[in-house]
Amino acid sequence: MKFTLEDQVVLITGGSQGLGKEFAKKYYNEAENTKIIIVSRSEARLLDTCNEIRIEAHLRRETTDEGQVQHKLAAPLDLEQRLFYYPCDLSCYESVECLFNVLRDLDLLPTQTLCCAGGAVPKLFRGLSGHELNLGMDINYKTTLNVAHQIALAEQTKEHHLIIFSSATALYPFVGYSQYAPAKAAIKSLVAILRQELTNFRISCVYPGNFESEGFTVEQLTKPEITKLIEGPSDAIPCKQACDIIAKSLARGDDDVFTDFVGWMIMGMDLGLTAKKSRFVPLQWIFGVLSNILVVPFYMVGCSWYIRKWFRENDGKKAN
Ligand SMILES: NC(=O)C1=CN([C@@H]2O[C@H](COP(=O)(O)OP(=O)(O)OC[C@H]3O[C@@H](n4cnc5c(N)ncnc54)[C@H](OP(=O)(O)O)[C@@H]3O)[C@@H](O)[C@H]2O)C=CC1
Ligand SMILES: CCCCCCCCCCCCCCCC(=O)[C@@H](N)CO
Repeated sequence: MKFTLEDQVVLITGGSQGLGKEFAKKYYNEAENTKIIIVSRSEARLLDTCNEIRIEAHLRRETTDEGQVQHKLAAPLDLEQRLFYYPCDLSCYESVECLFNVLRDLDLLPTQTLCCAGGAVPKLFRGLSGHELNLGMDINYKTTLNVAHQIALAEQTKEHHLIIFSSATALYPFVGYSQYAPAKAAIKSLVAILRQELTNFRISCVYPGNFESEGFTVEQLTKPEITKLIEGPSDAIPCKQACDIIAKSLARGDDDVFTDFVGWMIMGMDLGLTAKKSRFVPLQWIFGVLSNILVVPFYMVGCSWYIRKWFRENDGKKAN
């Protein structure tokens, strides 16, 4: 099943900000015949996002000779509605059922679904509250699980492209991500099983490295220094760049998608019984085998030595 932006009904969870919003913009601007439904919890933010996408698409920014920015009408506002929003807490199964009933009634059952909803509270395990721990599973895993299940029931016979957002931390869990990485690893496991069961579906899984977003800005506030240090090689790229890389990769036919070189490397190192379909597969596999023998053991010894040292030095102080 080819990935295309054109002629789709696309459901984007977490579409009010960050990568989900970037995808909504992309579909809106690049595919006139596609209908887009964005979903997240906050109705106010969804409404703002819809307005922003519509207005931006119809205004052209121009800089005058005096250097002032002016907005000119580039195209008339479309009268035919093709961008919709629905506020919903997707971690609640009954709410997701309601969402799908509404979509069915409006004849808007999706042909593509992007499960972008997610987010991390990076802190050391002892610093997390019970509420934060539960949110990790709810926001990352349950939102995806519930939507995937409703789609599977709604589209028993038709083809469907399900695009699920995990994280590079699902392939390499490390200090600071106890609230988040396990939920993203659960997604990876779910994807492997759904690929075997939902034979009329194309199921893609994205393992992004860091990219700039509203969520990323907030997570930087609580992220322990040691976490920042380990993930240093995955420097945050602009959100639009991440969106374009993912769209290109899906269009090329990849089903396990990374957004940076570090992602490619750690996907290659993750050998075993979850087969991957991504770019440069033979090269990635050879790299994986060799690095698992020659590099990974030394990296892991060095890494755990460094983490222990960090904890020793931070012992007694507020450790973040
Ligand atoms: N940014 C990064 O560096 C990386 C991000 N990722 C993953 O990529 C995806 C997109 O990330 P990013 O753009 O940074 O995300 P953001 O944190 O910026 O946005 C998250 C979106 O999810 C929505 N959301 C959260 N919880 C729920 C819920 N229970 N029900 C419905 N909607 C919900 C939020 O809206 P609201 O709060 O209104 O519900 C918001 O629209 C996420 O899954 C993230 O984990 C992976 C690797 C790196
Ligand atoms: C020989 C071995 C070399 C290995 C190099 C290791 C580098 C690991 C980088 C992993 C980066 C993960 C970023 C995901 C961030 C994320 O999901 C959050 N931002 C959530 O929003």
